[in-house]
This record gives sequence, structure tokens and C-alpha cells, in this order.
Amino acid sequence: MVLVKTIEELQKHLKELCKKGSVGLVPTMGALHSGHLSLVERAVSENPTVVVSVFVNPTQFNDPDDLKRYPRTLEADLKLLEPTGCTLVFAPEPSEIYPEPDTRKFDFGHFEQVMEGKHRPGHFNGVAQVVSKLFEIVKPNKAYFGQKDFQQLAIINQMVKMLKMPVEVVACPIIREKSGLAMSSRNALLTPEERKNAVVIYETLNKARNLVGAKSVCDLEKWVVANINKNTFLDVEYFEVVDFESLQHVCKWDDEGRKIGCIAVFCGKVRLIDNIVLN
Ligand SMILES: Nc1ncnc2c1ncn2[C@@H]1O[C@H](COP(=O)(O)OP(=O)(O)OP(=O)(O)O)[C@@H](O)[C@H]1O
Ligand SMILES: CC(C)(CO)[C@@H](O)C(=O)[O-]
Ligand code: BAL
Repeated sequence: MVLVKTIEELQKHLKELCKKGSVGLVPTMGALHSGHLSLVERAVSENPTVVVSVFVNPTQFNDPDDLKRYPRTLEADLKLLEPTGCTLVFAPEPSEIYPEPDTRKFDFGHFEQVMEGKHRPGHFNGVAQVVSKLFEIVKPNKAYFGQKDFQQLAIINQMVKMLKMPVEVVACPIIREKSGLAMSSRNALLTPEERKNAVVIYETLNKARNLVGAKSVCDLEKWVVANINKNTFLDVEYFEVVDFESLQHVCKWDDEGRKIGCIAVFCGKVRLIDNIVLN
């Protein structure tokens, strides 16, 4: 495994490595945990060359405090990546990715107007800026993303189509702690007490899945918010039941297609997201 910091170095390595076959890319913002490692392991099992990028992308943060607080742990990340068998770790400085400001504006229509897009203005434009740059730099055959960031996956699939990029986007399942809490780099910012209480999020999502049909969509949404907000550590920003493909709000359980419940919750100052497939 080799750590590279510049695009020039990375592309020099890739010129030789791509002769071995496909290249897999796992984009991350570091502070790695088993969720990230599951993506890397999948990529290693499917490609002779795997690049893991570790880059806290400033353009996707709508809240400057969130960017300042975001955990940065490159030394520990490298220790975790070593045994996975990944080939290259690309950890650039912001000036390497953005030698000048990226002024591109993507139009993802409805996909960026709901849930994360609505509550984090500009977030998905920043994600598309950095992921499109990473795809141009690495030219991967396959790129791996987690279903924890469900809406991000939909946006990236759309971006790949819009920009006609020859990349296969691979969706990977959510990895959870034993308690059920979805693994997330931001979990490291929780106090032990907050972490204990954060398990109520997934517990509630699981109960909600069992109430599908017994309650109307609208009543279920209200019930989830009320049940989580009963816990004084937690404050729901949104819970929405949407169509798995279109992300359109679902009105009735009888509507065609799979449905997913997506949630964002503040636990103290830390904003956590999660989701559950409902049928
Ligand atoms: N628990 C998880 N299970 C599966 N994939 C995950 C999990 N957590 C993160 N990922 C995926 O890893 C990739 C990098 O995510 P990122 O570096 O933002 O980590 P994160 O844990 O989601 O951090 P945070 O949510 O605090 O920003 C994304 O594709 C994300 O969906
Ligand atoms: C895809 C990504 C690495 C882009 O910065 C980030 O949004 C993330 O970690 O999910
Ligand atoms: N996992 C999504 C990255 C972010 O929260 O900015």
C-alpha cells in the first residue's frame, strides 16, 4: 500500500497498475471505521487495483463548524487500511483538488431538493464537484459507496449518467455497531452518554418497519419523530418515507415500488443520518 498526496504521483502509479486490470475507487473523508472497510474489502475482492481517497471536501460542508469539527485521523486510517490489501491511498490537500474555486453548478432537480439536499443547501453540489473530479483523476472502472448515504448514492448515479462517465457505481449495505447504531465518522464526536441514547434511532426505525400498513404513511412519519424526540438527547430534523428510485414522497403503502424511510437526527451538536427499507 502506497500513500500519495498529489495527482501527478497518483497517475504515475496508475499508469502501470491499470495494466493489471480494473481499478476500484473508494471515496472517503477519512476517520475510517468498519463501514468504510467493508467498502474497501468489497473493492479489493473485485479489482486488482484499489484506490482509497481520504479527503475532507470543503465544498460539501454547508456548516463551517461541522467542517472544523470533522475528525481527521490519517495515521490511524493508514493502519486500518494496510491489512485490507488496497493499493493506493490518495490523501490530497484541498489546493491539489481545487487549485482554483470550482464554480460548476449541477442540476439534480428533485433529487437535491428533498431530505439532505433541502436541509444542507449546496451539499450535493459539493459532493458532485469532488466525486466528478476524483472520477476524472482516477478513472475507476468501479466506485463504491455506502447505502447509509442513500440520497448521495442516487445523486452520484444521476451524475454519472449526466456526465456520461464510464464508471459502475456499486452500492454497499449499511454496517452497524452491535447496538444497531449505523457506523459513522461523526459517531466519534458523541459523548459516551449520547452514543448510548443514539441507539434509539435504529430501534425506532425497526419498530416503524413493523408498523407499515398498520399506520398510514403520514401517521407513521409522525410516530417516528415523536418516539425519537421523547428521548431528550435526540432531536429529529426530518423523517420521510420516499420511493426507493425516484425519492418522491410516498402517500400510500399501496403505491407501486419499494419504499425507504430516511432520517436525520441531532444528537447534541452531532447530526446523524440513517435509513431503513420499509417494503
Ligand atoms: N456504516 C456504514 N456502512 C456502509 N457504508 C458506510 C457507512 N458509513 C459510511 N459509509 C460510506 O463510506 C463512504 C465514505 O463516507 P464518509 O467518509 O462520509 O463516512 P461517514 O461515516 O459517512 O461519515 P459521516 O457520516 O460522519 O460524514 C460513503 O460512501 C459512505 O456511505
Ligand atoms: C463521497 C464523499 C467521499 C465525497 O466527499 C463523501 O460525501 C462521503 O464520504 O460520503
Ligand atoms: N457521508 C456524507 C458526507 C457528509 O456528511 O458531508
